[in-house]
Amino acid sequence: MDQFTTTELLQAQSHNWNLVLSYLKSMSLKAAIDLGIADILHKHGNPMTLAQLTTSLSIPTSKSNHFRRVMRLLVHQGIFSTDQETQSLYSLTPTSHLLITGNSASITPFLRLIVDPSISHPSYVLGSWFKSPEETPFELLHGKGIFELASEKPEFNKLFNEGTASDAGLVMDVVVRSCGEVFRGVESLVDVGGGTGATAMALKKAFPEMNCTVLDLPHVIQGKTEIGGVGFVGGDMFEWVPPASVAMLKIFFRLSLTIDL
Ligand SMILES: C[S@@+](CC[C@H](N)C(=O)[O-])C[C@H]1O[C@@H](n2cnc3c(N)ncnc32)[C@H](O)[C@@H]1O
Repeated sequence: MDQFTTTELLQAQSHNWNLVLSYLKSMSLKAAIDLGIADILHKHGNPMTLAQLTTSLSIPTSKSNHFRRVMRLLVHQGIFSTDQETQSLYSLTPTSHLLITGNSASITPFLRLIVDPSISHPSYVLGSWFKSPEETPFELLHGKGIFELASEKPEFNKLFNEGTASDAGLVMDVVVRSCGEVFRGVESLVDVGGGTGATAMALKKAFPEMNCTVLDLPHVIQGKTEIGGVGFVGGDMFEWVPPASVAMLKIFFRLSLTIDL
């Protein structure tokens, strides 16, 4: 106790509260996605009051106070904004723009994947994992690796593939526009671990002369052979990779390792 001042300890207490409750940041984002708040604001076209939002979302008046608090948290996190003057009119921000359904830049499927219990629960066992023989917290919780689970559970396979693919809309548009020259003149490209082919298809659209192939595990490829000029091959990259002038690995190891930790 002597080591620190009372002020420091009071600050430390609130710091701990802040840290331990910070999962509410992701859970309030999940609530915003589940309720479709961004879609309602987008459809309305103008800033909306809390009453307009609760009516559009069919939230009973008995819960409007709770909803106001969640909106406050979402505004605090920059997911929505309020007008400077009255702070009672809610608008979209660039962050919530990426939640709009049907928007080619939407990353909602990716966010849904990350907050899904199958992906978020392994973090609960992070501490005990250090003393376990398992290679990843994911394996400690599920008894198998992420790609093995995807090969066995069609719903998880869909969630995972759609989630990772949703990153491609915005990112590939930026990549093609700001550094597309990297791909100019490339005759053939294989996207190793290319998932649903969203990235390869964006490249094929921008560079029609490029021969594009996606290699991914058989449960991801699901027998597809060609879509929009992009070839699909099911297999294991550790056994064979289709020959091409360029092999691309996008969010392969980094995301896999982060999720698998
Ligand atoms: C994190 S996802 C990235 C998907 C895609 N590249 C993207 O950027 O959205 C990793 C992908 O690698 C695939 N994968 C994992 N192990 C593989 C292997 N041994 N051979 C081929 N693909 C593999 C997974 O099925 C998954 O689709």
